[in-house]
This record gives sequence, structure tokens and C-alpha cells, in this order.
Amino acid sequence: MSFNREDDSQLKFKTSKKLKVSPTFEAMNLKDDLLRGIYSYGFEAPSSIQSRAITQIISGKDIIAQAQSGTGKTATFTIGMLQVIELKRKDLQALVLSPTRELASQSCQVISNLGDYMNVKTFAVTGGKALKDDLKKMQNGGCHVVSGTPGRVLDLIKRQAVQTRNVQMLILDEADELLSETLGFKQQIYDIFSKLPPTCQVIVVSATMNRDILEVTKKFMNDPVKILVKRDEISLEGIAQYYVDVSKEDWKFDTLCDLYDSLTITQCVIFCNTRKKVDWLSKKLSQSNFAVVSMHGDMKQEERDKVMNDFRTGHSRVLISTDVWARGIDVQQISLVVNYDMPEIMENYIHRIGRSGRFGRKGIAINFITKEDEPKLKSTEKFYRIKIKPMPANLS
Ligand SMILES: Nc1ncnc2c1ncn2[C@@H]1O[C@H](COP(=O)(O)OP(=O)(O)OP(=O)(O)O)[C@@H](O)[C@H]1O
Repeated sequence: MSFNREDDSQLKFKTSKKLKVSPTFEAMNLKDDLLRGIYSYGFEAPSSIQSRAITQIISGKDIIAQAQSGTGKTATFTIGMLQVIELKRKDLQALVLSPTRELASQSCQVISNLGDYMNVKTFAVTGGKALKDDLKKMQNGGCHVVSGTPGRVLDLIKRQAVQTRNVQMLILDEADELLSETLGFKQQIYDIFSKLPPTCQVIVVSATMNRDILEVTKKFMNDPVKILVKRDEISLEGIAQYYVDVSKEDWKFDTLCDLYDSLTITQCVIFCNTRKKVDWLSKKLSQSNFAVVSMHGDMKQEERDKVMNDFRTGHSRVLISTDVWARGIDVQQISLVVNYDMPEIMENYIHRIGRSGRFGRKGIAINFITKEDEPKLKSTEKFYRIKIKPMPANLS
């Protein structure tokens, strides 16, 4: 998935025709306790993907659900899943897989919140945490839903701590990332899949899909319902996208310092392409007395957890990270994303800028462009049919 991509239009893959649209949550015939959970979580009406996909999930069909970032895909699969799960039973019935530990934990939290009045029991099992703790909590039993990263889930299945015999729903969140050739999750996903009952319903979800991934889904999905988004509609209108012509790498730092006051108006994420660069940038900003925090995959999990917690609660406002933060993480106060480096993977442009502008909020994305980045900028604009304009002098 490089930037020099041939046209991979989804010609063969089209949104299924005549899908039912439920204009309200009541119209979905949900359990009372689930409906209560939805309203007390603060939701009033379903988003576009929710009004189309939830009832399809409930009907038991396999589904490919694509929708723009921040439009409520997590609640889509969660509500569908909670409606189907039998709470009286004490066995594992649904499995959610995510590419990062933080995302798996976040989804677990959403499931637990929306299912608050149903007494749903859900656990997050992720790498970076003590295996023995996961073994213990799974042994205690009674878990209806596991949300985890593929490696840890597979490990627990092999140790028979996660019992898959009654799993009736598999959800692949950020599915294009989980199934991509480059990241090494694909084989783990296949291995997990091979341990599930053959009748298990499969739900794949992401803001981005490409033809290769859609081809792959044919191998393990059964005539899925498809809800797809055209490429020129993937980028959210509410996120204003700008570039700053920095010419050379050396000039990025001063440009960022000049922007710092704008970064702290609400909350901001700055993306770099390597862990080393994240460390370097956060050190250099701290030395210049700018308050920033940072997170990447080489850090200890306790440290990652602390950074996440401080950022979620608003104690820190500027976070520097790698693509470990590109997908799925939901912090509503983020209004600004800076690509200090342009992403290596085209899809991640959409995911990164989608950390702002959550659920209809306004957002701003700023891309630092060196001479070498110019072709990337052009191909991103062309691919998603967007216009990334020069940053205005007065950003606010
Ligand atoms: N029906 C709703 N009404 C109000 N807020 C909602 C509704 N559905 C979801 N939200 C909120 O919108 C935000 C974004 O939702 P979510 O994280 O599920 O988006 P997403 O589509 O999974 O995004 P991404 O592509 O970045 O993973 C969350 O804060 C969520 O609580």
C-alpha cells in the first residue's frame, strides 16, 4: 500500500442494494436494557452507518461496514453484538480484534458502557500486559465478549484459556490493517478464524478498504452485506486540510514552535514516522519549554497507559506519536492533527487526520511538506479527490 498506487476502484465491490435504514434506535427493536444503555451514554439518534448496519448485524449476516472516521463504527458493532448476545449464558460469544492495545482496550470500555444495564461481562486481552493476569481472569469464567490484539488472543486460545466453541461473532476492527500483507497480523487472524465454529458470523469494519482487502475477505466471509464509501467521500468535510511548505526537514521544527499556541487551544496530535523521531522531537520541544507528551510502540505498556490516561483526561494537550495512534483512538477534544512527517501509507493519512473532527466536530489537519514530499501530497489529493490548501496566516 504505497503512494504510487494503480487505480484500485471498488468496481466489483458495491454497496448492497435496498438496505433497510432505521431512523431511530427504537426502530431497531433493541432490548430495553440496551436501549437504556445507549441513551444514558448520551446518544440520541443513530449515525448513517448505525442506521444501516446494526440491523444487518442483528440479522446474522456477514457484513463489511465502511464509514468515515469518527462516525460511530464502534457503537455499530457493539450495539449489534449486545443485541445478539445471550446474557443468561456464561460463555464467550463474541470476539473483537483490533491492531493496537489501546484500541482493543477502548473498544472493551465502549462495550462495557453501552452494555452497562445488561451486565455484560467483557475483557480486554492485549500484549504488553502480564499473561498470567489474562489467564486468571479468563479462568474465572463468565466472559461474554473478549476484545483483544490478535497475538494475545491467539496465545490464549492455544492455551485453552479462551474457549472459542460458542463464539458466534468475530469482529475485525480496522480490518484493512489487520489483513494487510505488511503488518504480520494476517496469519494470526487466519489461525484464530480456524478455531472458530464454521457458522461464526464475521463483521469487518474500517474507514478505509481497498480492493486487495475486499478480495481477501472472500476467503472467510459468506456472501457479505456491503456498505462501502466511495473514495472521494472518505475524507470528512468538517476537517480543514492544509499544508505548510517547509522546503527542508531542518525547517520543520521552527515551524512547529511557531504553531505551538494554536496546538494548545484544545488538544492536538503530532505524527512522526519513526519511534526515534518521536523521541527526538519530544525531547527537543521539552528542552524548549513546550509541554508535550509522547507515545510509541517501544515504550513500556505502563508508560503508554499513563500517557493515554493523561491525554484522555486533558492533563496533557499535545501528544507526539507514530502510526500506533493513527487508527481508532477516540478523544473528542482533539481538534488539530499535525503530520510532522507525511505518512508512509496512504490510508493512514485518512486515519491520522480522522483523530480530529470526531462525530461531526470541526477539525484541522496540517501537513509539513518538504520538497521530497510534494509528490506524496499530490497523489494523496488525487487519490481521495481532496484539496489540501496552503495554511492561512491566521489559523484560528
Ligand atoms: N449515535 C451517536 N450519537 C452521538 N455520538 C456518537 C454516536 N455514535 C458514536 N458517537 C460518538 O462518536 C465518537 C466516534 O465514534 P467511534 O470511535 O465509534 O468512530 P469510528 O467510526 O469507529 O472512528 P474511527 O474510524 O476513527 O475508528 C465517539 O466519541 C462516540 O461515542
